[in-house]
Amino acid sequence: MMSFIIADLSVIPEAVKPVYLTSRLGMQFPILATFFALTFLPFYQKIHDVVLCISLLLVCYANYWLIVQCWKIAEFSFSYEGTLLYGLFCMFIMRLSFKFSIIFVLFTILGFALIIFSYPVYAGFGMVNLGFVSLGLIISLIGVKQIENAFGRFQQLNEKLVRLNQIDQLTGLYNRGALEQQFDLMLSVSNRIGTSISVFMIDLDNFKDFNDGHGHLRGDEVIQTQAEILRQVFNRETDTVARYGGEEFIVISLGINAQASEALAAEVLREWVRRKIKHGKGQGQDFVSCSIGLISTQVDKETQKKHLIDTADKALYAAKDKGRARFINADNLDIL
Ligand SMILES: Nc1nc2c(ncn2[C@@H]2O[C@H](COP(=O)(O)OP(=O)(O)OP(=O)(O)O)[C@@H](O)[C@H]2O)c(=O)[nH]1
Repeated sequence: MMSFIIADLSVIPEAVKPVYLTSRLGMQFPILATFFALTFLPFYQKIHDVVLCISLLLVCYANYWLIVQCWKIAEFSFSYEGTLLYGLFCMFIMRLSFKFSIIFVLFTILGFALIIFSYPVYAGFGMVNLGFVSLGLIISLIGVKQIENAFGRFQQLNEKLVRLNQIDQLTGLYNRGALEQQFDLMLSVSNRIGTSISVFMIDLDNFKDFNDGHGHLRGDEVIQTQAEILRQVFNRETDTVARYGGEEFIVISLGINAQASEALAAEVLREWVRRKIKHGKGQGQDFVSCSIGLISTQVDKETQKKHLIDTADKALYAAKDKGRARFINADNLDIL
């Protein structure tokens, strides 16, 4: 704005300099300074469109006032191009939303049309200039809409990518990467609120034999069934169920003690028994089952994710050793 003022003052007639300075320094500058100050408000993002639209319209109308005054005082045709510049700045640099851009463009064109129809400021070029300003602003409006659409699509794609990156395609559960992040979060939350955490490692029994005997596709269905059972049993908001890899799953649950954790593990085993899915292959059992190792502990600053997983894993392998289709609580590992 300062460079505009210096350039304008060297070309405009002496008689209009006072109104010029009033418009620029007494109106436009304070409006923009107030707008700038408002951007520091903590809730500014919520009012961005309203504040920007009103501020820039006020600046535009201060410019219109200047055009009219220059004409009235010295019949001097003050340039109108600043109107377009303010529009472009508002829509593309300050990113006014499409909805508010429509309001901005309508009022900007309306104000300029009022000048053209009320004063012969631009002589025979009045309508041409009005057309130029209107078309320029409408084309900018279309540009804003296209940018908004492109951003919307980009955001959707981004969300889809994040989902794809976190979700296991076969089961729809969290994958291992997402589990690691979720686990860290759950550990710090349970440390902060002083609650317990339970970790369950779940593994299908003799699944290699099942795959070899029934085929990989049936194997995939069994993996999906395991996911379904886990989702059904661990259905609280504070439960995280993930596919840890292959036919191995992990569940993290907050705020349940050892007894409740064992009850949930038993429920998973019962659900397999209820479903009676035939196995009968290799050295396998009659029906498909799984083994579970679990640990339930109070969380403190020292609690380590790796230690919890390793301990649940040890309990899982103890359950396998003991004959499968059972759960073992790591608390009992010493006495086994
Ligand atoms: N169908 C299918 N099979 C899988 C998938 N991921 C891993 N597997 C199979 O799961 C089987 C795991 O076998 P092992 O690790 O030997 O364990 P197991 O036969 O279940 O024996 P235990 O765990 O000791 O009861 C392998 O045959 C893998 O090929 C998958 O996404 N789909």
